[in-house]
Amino acid sequence: GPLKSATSYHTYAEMRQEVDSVVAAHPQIASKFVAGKSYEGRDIVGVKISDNVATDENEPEMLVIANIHARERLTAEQALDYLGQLTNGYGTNSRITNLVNENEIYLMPMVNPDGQVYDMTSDTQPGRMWRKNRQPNPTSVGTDLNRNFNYKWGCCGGSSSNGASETYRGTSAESAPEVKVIENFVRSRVVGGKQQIKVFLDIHSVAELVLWPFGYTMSDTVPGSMSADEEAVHRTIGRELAATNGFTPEQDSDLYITDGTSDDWTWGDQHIVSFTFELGGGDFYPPPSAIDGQVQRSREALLRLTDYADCPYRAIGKES
Ligand SMILES: NS(=O)(=O)N[C@@H](CCC(=O)O)C(=O)O
Ligand SMILES: [Ca+2]
Ligand SMILES: [Ca+2]
Ligand SMILES: [Zn+2]
Repeated sequence: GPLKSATSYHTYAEMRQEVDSVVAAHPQIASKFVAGKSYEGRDIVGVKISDNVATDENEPEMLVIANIHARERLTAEQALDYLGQLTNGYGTNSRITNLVNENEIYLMPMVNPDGQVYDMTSDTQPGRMWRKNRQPNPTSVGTDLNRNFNYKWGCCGGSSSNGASETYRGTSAESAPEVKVIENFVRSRVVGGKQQIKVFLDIHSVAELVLWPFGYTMSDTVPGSMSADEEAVHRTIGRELAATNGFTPEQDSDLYITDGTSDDWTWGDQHIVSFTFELGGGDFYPPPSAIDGQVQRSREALLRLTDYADCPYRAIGKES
């Protein structure tokens, strides 16, 4: 397992090697899966972490995705650090042992592998400042995966129809293969008519924020899709998480209006309590020496969120 702290950013290949080595070292609690393929045919790699990992047990499920925006490099490191915390702490740290025994955690460290490889393999250092995937479109290259999800897609001026734009929404919802892979994975976790995933996190950078839906509207509550209680659950947990890493807690739309984002879909369509982190580090490419310090800031927030997986409504003293 990654006993050493990250001292440089993982390439896509190094991420896969790290996942393989963690799974090899902890086969009882970690298993690798491939959720699907990117536009250019790269595996979108996932790891399941739980006791009796080969069995789909009736335990609360959690999904964490990272690096959907290619240049947001620290996010994959945060995901791999979380993997390391859960596996290295198992059997020695009682809190972590309980979290792994009581939940099924799915982690996808690089959900935009084509963009990640393109951003990292360039002679312009430290990176190409690339955000989107690498799918050609009518006028340019790249769909902003975080504007392509299938909830209120393109509804509200929170994305662009211009293929050259950094926030190009795609030709239709789920037109990006990577988004379809993520959505299909989540839809596959509806078992017996019930969505097994109870909490979702999409890790971004760089603004030091803890965000929650909705992004498509400024309204805090929306009849039929965000009740006062449901808003209170998100706000209460969001504030609690932000208190642990010093980030600013706010609704997605307090930042700016966005439509077609991951967490609007996971909450709006799948009713999974959902958050987006914007990590710190000053810019998209903090110096490698800063990685460990930056990822340590949100360790507690990730464990705290995991702890809510069994009953997020506990945050407001209700069952659900
Ligand atoms: N990571 S970022 O692109 O700077 N901010 C995210 C915010 C996501 C959201 O508002 O849900 C985005 O615009 O997709
Ligand atoms: Ca289990
Ligand atoms: Ca299960
Ligand atoms: Zn982002």
